[in-house]
Amino acid sequence: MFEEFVLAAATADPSEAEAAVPAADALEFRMDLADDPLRALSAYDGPLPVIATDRADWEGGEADSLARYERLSEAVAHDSVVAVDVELAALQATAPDPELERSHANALRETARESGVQVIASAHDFESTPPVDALVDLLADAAAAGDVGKVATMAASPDDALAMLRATRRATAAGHTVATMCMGEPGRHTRAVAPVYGSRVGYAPVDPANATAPGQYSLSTLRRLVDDLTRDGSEA
Ligand SMILES: O=C1C[C@@](O)(C(=O)O)C[C@@H](O)[C@@H]1O
Repeated sequence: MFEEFVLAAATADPSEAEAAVPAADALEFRMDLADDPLRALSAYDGPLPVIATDRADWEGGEADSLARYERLSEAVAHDSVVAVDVELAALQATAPDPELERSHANALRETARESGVQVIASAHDFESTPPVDALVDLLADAAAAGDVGKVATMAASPDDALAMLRATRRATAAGHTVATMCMGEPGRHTRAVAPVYGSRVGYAPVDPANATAPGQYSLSTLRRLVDDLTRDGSEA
């Protein structure tokens, strides 16, 4: 699914999917923000393929880290689910409770692959943006751990945004499939520009009142910006 850019509409309520059409290519279901996520997934027969995310509390989400693995392995069995987000720190055992976390996360990756579900290995830094070489290494690690390696960092300055764009270009040129974006105001434009340099996934909330990260554009704005910036020049 990630051969081309995918715009994922983020929501805690999959029944909102109709509102994301036609701007979105996929729905990111933030299971950690939903009351009864498995029930919502069973009831879902919407028009968009689903990326299942159940973000751990130690990575900016609301899910109890170990409890979510059972939910996620049920989620990947749903026909509508085409990808699952797994934190790189869990796969690599740098998360809290490292050994348990690693065995669960690696088992989930296996289960996903057996079901033909792609894995987005993700890393978030809510404080800062590392230097470009460190970002390139992180992207390479994440891309090796999943089918897509995703890195989102907080930008405090335009230099941070440039580091992310440069790292995106370098990782893509090295053959990695990556998704990149900066959080926060100085990095906001990277959400629209990183796809020009190879980022394959962007996120925007279905409902602008329910952003899932700082600095997200509205869905229609991100769609327009990415389409305008990545359109073939011959199309005028
Ligand atoms: O990891 C990401 C990226 C994100 O944090 C963002 O910055 O847009 C939004 C999250 O919903 C998603 O899971």
